[in-house]
Amino acid sequence: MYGQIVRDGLVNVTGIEDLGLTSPVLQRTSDAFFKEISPFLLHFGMFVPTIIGQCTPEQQAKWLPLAMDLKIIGTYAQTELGHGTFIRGLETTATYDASTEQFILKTPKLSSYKWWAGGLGKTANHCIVLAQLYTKGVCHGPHPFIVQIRDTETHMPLPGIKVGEIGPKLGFNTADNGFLGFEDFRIPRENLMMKNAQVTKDGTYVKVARHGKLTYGTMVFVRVMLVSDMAYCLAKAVTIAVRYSAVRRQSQPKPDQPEPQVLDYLTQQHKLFICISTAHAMKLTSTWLWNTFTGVLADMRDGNTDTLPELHALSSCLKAISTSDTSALIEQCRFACGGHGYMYSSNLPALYSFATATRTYEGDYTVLLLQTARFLVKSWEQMDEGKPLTPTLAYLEQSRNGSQVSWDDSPEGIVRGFDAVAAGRIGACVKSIRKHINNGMDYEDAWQMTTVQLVGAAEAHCRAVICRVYRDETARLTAGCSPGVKAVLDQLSTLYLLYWALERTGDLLRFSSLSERDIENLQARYEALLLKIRPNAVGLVDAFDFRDEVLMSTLGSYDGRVYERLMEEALKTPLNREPVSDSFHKYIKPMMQGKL
Ligand SMILES: CCCCCCCCCCCCCCCCCC(=O)SCCNC(=O)CCNC(=O)[C@H](O)C(C)(C)COP(=O)(O)OP(=O)(O)OC[C@H]1O[C@@H](n2cnc3c(N)ncnc32)[C@H](O)[C@@H]1OP(=O)(O)O
Ligand SMILES: Cc1cc2nc3c(=O)[nH]c(=O)nc-3n(C[C@H](O)[C@H](O)[C@H](O)COP(=O)(O)OP(=O)(O)OC[C@H]3O[C@@H](n4cnc5c(N)ncnc54)[C@H](O)[C@@H]3O)c2cc1C
Repeated sequence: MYGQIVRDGLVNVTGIEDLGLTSPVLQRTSDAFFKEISPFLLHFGMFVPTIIGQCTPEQQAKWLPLAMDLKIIGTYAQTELGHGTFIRGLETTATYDASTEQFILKTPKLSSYKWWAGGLGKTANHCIVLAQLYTKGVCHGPHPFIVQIRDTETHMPLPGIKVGEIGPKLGFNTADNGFLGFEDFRIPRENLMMKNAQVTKDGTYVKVARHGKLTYGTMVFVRVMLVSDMAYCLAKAVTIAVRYSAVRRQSQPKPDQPEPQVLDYLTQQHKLFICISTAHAMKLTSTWLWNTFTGVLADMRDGNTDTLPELHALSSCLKAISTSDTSALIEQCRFACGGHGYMYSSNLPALYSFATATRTYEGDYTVLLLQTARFLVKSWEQMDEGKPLTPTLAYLEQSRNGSQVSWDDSPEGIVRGFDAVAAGRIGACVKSIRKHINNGMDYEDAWQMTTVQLVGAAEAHCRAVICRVYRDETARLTAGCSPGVKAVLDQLSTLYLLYWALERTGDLLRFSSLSERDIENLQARYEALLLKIRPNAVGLVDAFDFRDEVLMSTLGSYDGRVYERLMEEALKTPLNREPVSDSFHKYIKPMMQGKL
């Protein structure tokens, strides 16, 4: 079975699916079991995929069965105290000693300690360590090694290993994120993960990979996975908030009428329906991205890495935007639940603290958008040289003549409007870089001076991609559906377009012929659409089909017994075990009596 899992490329996706270990499955079962973040997340999320993606078949035959059967528990230790983003700046060294055929791992200084790896603090006994590979006195950059750090019987750290937990965080507190240092710790030569680069017994370094960045493969894989994970988290949050908003009644807008469900307020619909729509947008975009990813893997199996840069650009911006939108929208769901949304038992704080971490880990938001921007600017320059554009950038063609795009308020027209914004913003960045260079700056400084605009351009590109994919995929997938389903899903994707068009009126005024009257028109359509979606809102979140055990929310359970569940949970809190707590007799009473 394991033989089937492993093929060329970053990860053999088919094999993972055969094992039933796709992200949603893992998430759904682990959510119900663990309730919090699992300390095994990194084992399945990065340790196993890195073995699949970075090992030779012989190495996989050794490590994969052990890892899959949980005979060993692993994690992924790349980030250090001093460096996370800048991988080439990592300081841990792995120096080859040909006399013993071993690598010597060393943590030269405090800033070189591995920091953050999930499960490292208490759970893992193995880990993948990224270290600067030295052989014959030459540094070949960061490479992945498999390292045993704890005894599998006693779980004690092995001699030469300094390991521990990093302490409380905003979230992820059950993930035992850890630190790790090495004091001349020796591992066999074979523990270098040798799919992309090898060191022979005599210490000769042999580069095998067809592309310099294949060592970063697991990160690309996880970034792709995170987009669907964000759709899943947001769907959970909005299920909670919409169900609660149907139960909650507040205020009296019209005298002599009952208090309305808060879901009937247009402002509440504005907060929540974009979350339903975005969850669908992300789910469909993530499936499309997954298909792009598997296509690139297939190309790479045929020896072609030409499509990798576009995948890197896409996975970077989609990871950045999906995690950032999801954190903001989950927080919006919490606001939509008023005070009760702040209760831990609503599950919204946990969902938020999970989502906001994803904006940072696996590549910080700004850093990843700048990676995408690099690809966008390069593509623009290639277009100027008359070279062909990649499929996701075909829209740049329309900007060639520099004329403004005429505004068309049909959904397809709005998608073209977002293309025009993206093209306009990329073009503006190229112009800015060139202006700085003409004024005597070198390229790196000109780039730096343009980075605020470059982040905006990458966001605009990503938004254009999401809008197009959402629209196209909705049309494709609903082709055979009943008219009712088709109409509702069409409303949701139209809502996404109208919402973002209204958020980006400045850009659309700049790069299309949008007028003030068009904006009024968009606003009116948007408000009318909210009212149309309202009757289906609860049905739409029920359709996400979360079991109460997975949702784990006093506010969002299917039966709507919100107040009963809040009281049940309140009564469980340890502070309610005794009617009078010890602190009254020890401190409060003496204070009241002036004895303190
Ligand atoms: C059985 C399986 C079960 C499966 C379950 C699945 C479950 C899924 C969910 C799992 C959740 C796991 C939880 C994870 C917890 C967090 C883990 C971490 O954070 S871990 C820690 C995560 N840490 C991070 O994410 C650190 C973020 N930092 C980085 O990634 C890099 O340092 C960098 C990309 C920013 C720069 O790298 P640098 O080497 O300085 O590169 P330059 O900038 O100088 O660019 C040079 C050229 O390279 C190009 N290129 C670059 N990358 C790639 C690529 N990947 N590819 C292709 N190309 C790439 C670039 O475009 C450029 O091209 P050109 O223009 O010359 O043509
Ligand atoms: C919950 C959690 C779990 C994690 N799990 C793991 C794990 O299992 N394994 C692991 O190896 N790591 C893990 N990490 C580490 C994570 O991958 C890094 O924190 C992340 O990649 C960001 O890097 P950094 O912390 O160095 O941020 P920094 O790069 O120091 O970022 C600080 C600021 O500087 C900015 N910045 C940095 N570089 C640039 C640039 N070139 N241009 C413009 N701005 C820049 C950033 O945008 C940010 O605003 C985890 C982190 C968290 C929060």
